[in-house]
Amino acid sequence: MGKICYIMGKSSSGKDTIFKKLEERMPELKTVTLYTTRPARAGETNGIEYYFVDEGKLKAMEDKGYVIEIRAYNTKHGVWKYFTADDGQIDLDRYNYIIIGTLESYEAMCRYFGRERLIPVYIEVEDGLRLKRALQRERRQSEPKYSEMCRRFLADQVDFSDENLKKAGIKRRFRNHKMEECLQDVQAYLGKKLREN
Ligand SMILES: Nc1ncnc2c1ncn2[C@@H]1O[C@H](COP(=O)(O)OP(=O)(O)OP(=O)(O)O)[C@@H](O)[C@H]1O
Repeated sequence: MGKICYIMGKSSSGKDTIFKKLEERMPELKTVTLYTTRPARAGETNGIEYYFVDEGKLKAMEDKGYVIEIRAYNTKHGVWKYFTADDGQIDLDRYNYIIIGTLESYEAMCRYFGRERLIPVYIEVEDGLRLKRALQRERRQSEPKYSEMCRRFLADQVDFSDENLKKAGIKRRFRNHKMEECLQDVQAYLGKKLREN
């Protein structure tokens, strides 16, 4: 049976960067395209960044029991939902996967597929350094959104509290102070866990 390597971490912990490098270094891991009800931005293609659907299509998928996990965000443009669906993309009889998500979505995946099918990878950076990286990243944007950056920083302190990590059974943490060291640790860990099959 295949497994799902699930990458998590607070905002600006480097999970996107690590996810992309792991995709390159471990091409045997398949990825999964999420669904969203937010409109596609210029340059985005249906089925590449996301599957773009409306509320009606989401409701139909929910009614059929296809929605594995869903998160809703209140934005200036209304409520946008992001979800993972059991639409045939995930075939654990044949493949291993790599997915990036939140702690809540990780737990929903555990409930749906069974905890033994998930390999959690929690990426961590000391808060001061993480805030510095978040600020540097935001400064490079054409329209920096500093208040949104601060909101996410504070929200993540709660979402990924020690208590919540413990409840989710996450013991192992990967420190991303030096990218290459972190990547090698994660890759070695995943290799070992995937061989345990
Ligand atoms: N080890 C590292 N050393 C220096 N900079 C890093 C390191 N890891 C990540 N960064 C930088 O930190 C910033 C945040 O990284 P990234 O966007 O991958 O984080 P994230 O966890 O996906 O954040 P978010 O959830 O907010 O999108 C980026 O500008 C990235 O280039």
